[in-house]
Amino acid sequence: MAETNSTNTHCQSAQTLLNPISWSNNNVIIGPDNNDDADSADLALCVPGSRLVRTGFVHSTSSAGNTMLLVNAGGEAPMERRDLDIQVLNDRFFHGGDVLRTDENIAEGGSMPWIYQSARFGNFSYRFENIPPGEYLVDLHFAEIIYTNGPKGMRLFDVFMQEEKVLSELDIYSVVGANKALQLVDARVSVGGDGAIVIRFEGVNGSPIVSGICIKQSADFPDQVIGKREAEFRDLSSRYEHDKRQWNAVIEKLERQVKTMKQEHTLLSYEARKCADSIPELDKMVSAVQALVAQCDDLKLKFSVEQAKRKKLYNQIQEAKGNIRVFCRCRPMRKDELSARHATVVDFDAAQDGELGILTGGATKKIFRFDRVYTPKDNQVDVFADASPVVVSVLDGYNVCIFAYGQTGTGKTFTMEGPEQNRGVNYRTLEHLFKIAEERRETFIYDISVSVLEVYNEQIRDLLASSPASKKLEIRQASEGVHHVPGIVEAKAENISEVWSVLQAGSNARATGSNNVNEHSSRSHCMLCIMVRAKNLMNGECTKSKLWLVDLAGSERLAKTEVQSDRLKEAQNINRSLSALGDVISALATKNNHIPYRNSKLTHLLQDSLGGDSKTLMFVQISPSEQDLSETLSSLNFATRVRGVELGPARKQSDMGEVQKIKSMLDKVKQELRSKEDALCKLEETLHYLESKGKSKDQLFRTQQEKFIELQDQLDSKTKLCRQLEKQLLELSEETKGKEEICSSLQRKVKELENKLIEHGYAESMLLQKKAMQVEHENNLKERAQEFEHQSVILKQKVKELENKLKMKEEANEIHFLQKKVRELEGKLRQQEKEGEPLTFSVENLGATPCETRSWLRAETPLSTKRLNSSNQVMNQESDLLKGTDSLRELRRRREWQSKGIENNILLSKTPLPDRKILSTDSKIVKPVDPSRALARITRNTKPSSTASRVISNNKSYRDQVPGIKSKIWLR
Ligand SMILES: Nc1ncnc2c1ncn2[C@@H]1O[C@H](COP(=O)(O)OP(=O)(O)OP(=O)(O)O)[C@@H](O)[C@H]1O
Repeated sequence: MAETNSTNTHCQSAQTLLNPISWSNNNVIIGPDNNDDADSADLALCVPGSRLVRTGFVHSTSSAGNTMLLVNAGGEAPMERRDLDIQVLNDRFFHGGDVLRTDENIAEGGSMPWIYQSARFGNFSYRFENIPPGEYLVDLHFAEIIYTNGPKGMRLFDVFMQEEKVLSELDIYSVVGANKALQLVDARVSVGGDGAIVIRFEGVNGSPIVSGICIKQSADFPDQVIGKREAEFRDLSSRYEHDKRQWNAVIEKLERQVKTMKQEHTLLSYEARKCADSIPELDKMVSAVQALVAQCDDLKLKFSVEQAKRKKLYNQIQEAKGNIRVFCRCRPMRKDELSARHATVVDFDAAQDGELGILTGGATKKIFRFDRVYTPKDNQVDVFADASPVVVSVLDGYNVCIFAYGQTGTGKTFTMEGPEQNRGVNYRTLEHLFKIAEERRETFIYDISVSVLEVYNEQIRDLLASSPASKKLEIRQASEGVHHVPGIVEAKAENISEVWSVLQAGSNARATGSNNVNEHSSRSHCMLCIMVRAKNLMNGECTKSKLWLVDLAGSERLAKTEVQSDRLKEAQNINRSLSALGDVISALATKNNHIPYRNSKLTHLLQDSLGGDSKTLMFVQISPSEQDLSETLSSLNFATRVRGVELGPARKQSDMGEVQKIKSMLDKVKQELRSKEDALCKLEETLHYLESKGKSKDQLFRTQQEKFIELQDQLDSKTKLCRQLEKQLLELSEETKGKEEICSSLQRKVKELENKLIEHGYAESMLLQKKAMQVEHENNLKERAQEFEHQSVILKQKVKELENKLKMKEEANEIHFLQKKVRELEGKLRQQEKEGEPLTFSVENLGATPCETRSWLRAETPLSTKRLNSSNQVMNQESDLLKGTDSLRELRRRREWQSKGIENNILLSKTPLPDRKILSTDSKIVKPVDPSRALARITRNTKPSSTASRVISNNKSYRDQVPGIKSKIWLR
């Protein structure tokens, strides 16, 4: 059997496809999907030399020595035949004829639905060839049996193996129950020389689907084969396990990776969400940043406050320690001293505590106490570490003086300047100052300049001057407590390299002044002055302070050196200046009112930095050699005196110039402020005035506006009224026209009446003439007739006159008068409408007859009536103007009255005679009257007179209205 390959390389199934199958081993196992539901079936074929194949071809495993054949049980069997190597996966498959379970394969996604797709009807068979002769056991597994044709318990089909019936008349329900796979297990088959197993199905009804056929050797395997196969199996199993472990490890790793990736993914999505969420919060962030900035500013402020506190505390500590601090430094023994075996007199046992013991002889030891004691082993860094806080004070605005005092050759220059490879206090100080200045860059602005001086034989020499000074440099007092040397070079330095070049220049200048540099340096005081101008950006405070770094000349006694001439002078000067320094220290120690600073150039120069408001640090340099004991003691005593000086608290050196400048600026600003305040007051006053003015204007404007609105309302109402009046005027003019027409018709009637009157007058006169002629013969009648005629003529004339008058009056006055009255009435109407008085109107005044007027009024609107009433009233009031009309009416009334009188007379005359008799009888004075006489009497009584004529005239008019009466008169 060929070696098996990896169990997981399923996909290489189609490599070896042989037909017919060449069997290299005795066993053939066709493994069904043996799960209980029988709804999926896998046929597995394991052929030696092939790999495990799946997906419709070979789908399961076999143990070593077995061959598995995949058969398409439901379709044209065998569908495909392959010669494949057997893969041994699990010995479980071959124990006791177990059928191959392919659950694992299914679990890997290898279900085999295609078998179900074909159904076989009728007989079908499988033939397995090339099987070695022997006894075999065959299992049949039916994935699905559709027994449509058979009732329960009916024979479905017969199964023949090697032409021997092994299954017949199977009652499926009794065997497997519903929905369970049907299995035929361990059917024994013998394979003969033909090397074939034939399995045949007969009498098939429905669609039985064989999902698995398992052919395996019967249990009687030879031991050696079993052993060999066991070994192979174990080997395979172990490799499988190994592979499995490997793969498991890989899977685990991958799972971990997947897990990590998932976590990362989760994290990323969370971050993405967070980012998305945080976008709207940008404003908040901005405000938070702003708050942080504000907080930062606040912290800065606090920091500066804290810094100030720190400085204050440090200064307090310094003050507690004393503002003059003394450090003692002892140089190592020189080579010559060592070679000469000079003993050391200095004891450093308590050096840590600032104590120094000097062995003055024998067991005697004098103890000196200082702020710090440096042994020869202490280096420059140690020394500067203690000096640096004092140095920094200059940046805080304090004057500082650091000087090295001691015998020649004790290391003053070494401490202050130091060799190039081991710099001393001077260089380190400047380096430190620039470092601190840089650190404080945001809160302070520093301006640092350097001067280098030498005091030699009580003369000041500027070591930075390019040419020797023409005149002596003197010390001047610039302002209170501030001394300076006019004309001295102050080299500005921005960084340490610049300072170093300045120091080098000074050193060179010092060297050129002397033949022996070392000797010269021992005989002069070298003074380095660092001037610092500082401006605090937080509070605007300005300071101007200075730091003196002094390398004093040697302090050995004259006697010892036994010097003469120039050296003597030098030594005297040195001693004088050092003793002046001692005097100053003593004066300071004893708190003398007068401090003799001016006794030497050295103390004079150091005046503002030595004692008083300043901080002082003294290095007392000593030699350890017994040879220099006395000098050492002298120096230490001096140093002790210096240390005993109690100075008051140091004071910040405000930059007075700057202060002055600020003061003047402040004054100016104050003045400006005052003037601005005045101007502001004035402006405020103006503003108030303007405001009040504005308010009153506003008020006025509001009032005007209200008035305007009121007037506008009035105008609107007036306009409305005007329109109404115009309309009324039109109506009135129309009414006037009507009136004119009425008037003209009336005139016409009057004319007609006059004509009639004339006609009647004429007829009357004719009748009278006739009568006169008739009674001519009568005596008095004739005369009267003439008279009557005359009277009638007069009457006619009068009538005419009256007519004319009437005409004229009515034409000229009445109409025009009416028009005029209309206009007046309109005016009155307006007035009265305003006053709210009702108007009355007299119809009579309009000259119309009452009847006409009534009918006309009935046709009018109430308003017209009102107007007419009003006009009437007005016209009544204007009665004087109507005189003409009144006289006419008076005339008419008289006529009526006369006509009534005449009528009464006529009535009287018409009374019958008997009646008259009765009357006479009744009265007893009445006599019988002759009618003719009576008539005569009547006629006599009716004398022609103006009254009579008026009566006739009136009678006429009356008769016009009452014709009956007329006939009475003229018929008589
Ligand atoms: N602490 C020290 N460690 C090593 N060597 C030192 C120390 N102090 C001084 N020396 C050495 O001692 C010698 C004399 O030192 P230095 O010239 O500084 O003394 P000085 O007091 O300045 O003398 P002078 O008063 O003459 O100027 C130098 O060679 C110097 O290197």
